[in-house]
Amino acid sequence: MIEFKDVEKIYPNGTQALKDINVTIEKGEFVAVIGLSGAGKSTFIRCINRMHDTTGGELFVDNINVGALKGSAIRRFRRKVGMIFQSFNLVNRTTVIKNVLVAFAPDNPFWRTFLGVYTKKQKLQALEALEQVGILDKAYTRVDQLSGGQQQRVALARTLAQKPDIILADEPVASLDPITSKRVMNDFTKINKDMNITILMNIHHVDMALEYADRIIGIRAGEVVFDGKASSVDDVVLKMIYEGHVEQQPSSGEENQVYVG
Ligand SMILES: Nc1ncnc2c1ncn2[C@@H]1O[C@H](COP(=O)(O)OP(=O)(O)OP(=O)(O)O)[C@@H](O)[C@H]1O
Repeated sequence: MIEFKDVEKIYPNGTQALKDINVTIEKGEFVAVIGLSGAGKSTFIRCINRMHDTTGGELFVDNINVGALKGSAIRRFRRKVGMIFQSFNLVNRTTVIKNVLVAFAPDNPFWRTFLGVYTKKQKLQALEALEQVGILDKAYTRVDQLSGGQQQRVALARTLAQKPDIILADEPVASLDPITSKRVMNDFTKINKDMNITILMNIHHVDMALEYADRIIGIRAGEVVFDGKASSVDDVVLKMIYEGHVEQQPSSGEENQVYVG
């Protein structure tokens, strides 16, 4: 479970990126975070694995106070929380399997990682992760010979190999064409449903967010202005998230909380 309690983030230059965030995300949810560029979506996601430090409030992941973690405890914690980026973050000039094996580097002595020596168990786990995203046949292909969608699957496999409880995805389909984007979104859905891994995804494509996620969090100027089921998002809600005003109260269900800033 992820719990934001009055979380605030002010960058060193004085920009307030998050204000009074109070959100709880249960294990196994698929949540899409939407909002205008600069609204605070990336900051929201990146506070969860301490890529950014919060400057106020408290953030808990499975009852671990994320802000209190130090040194090796942060590294251990990050094993539970996988991260997927728009740019895939792969080493292009080497094979798919070597990119996935990088997931085990924190567990190995330095010399093993340096020489690229992994255990048989780790190799089998890496191959299993590739199978889970349907690209086992590409295991020994160089990454720069793959399409963008296949590269994002390699990144997903690398994250799966570390057996995370949560996957944070920051604009994972932003650089992919519509068909490939749908394939990658289907991979996320499969991982979420079959493996009960919580997915928290920052995404600009509203239509895809509504199609694939169960829950939508709308952020505007650093504040959560909508938090509810994807099925309850209508034009009024979208106007509130993207334009900041409401023409009429949405006909909401009990679980559809709407805050107007
Ligand atoms: N490292 C930083 N230092 C200072 N300000 C920052 C930093 N990173 C982000 N910001 C600012 O914080 C605010 C929120 O940025 P953030 O990247 O979280 O927004 P976003 O909704 O993810 O935007 P986008 O959709 O364009 O990626 C913006 O005003 C941004 O300029």
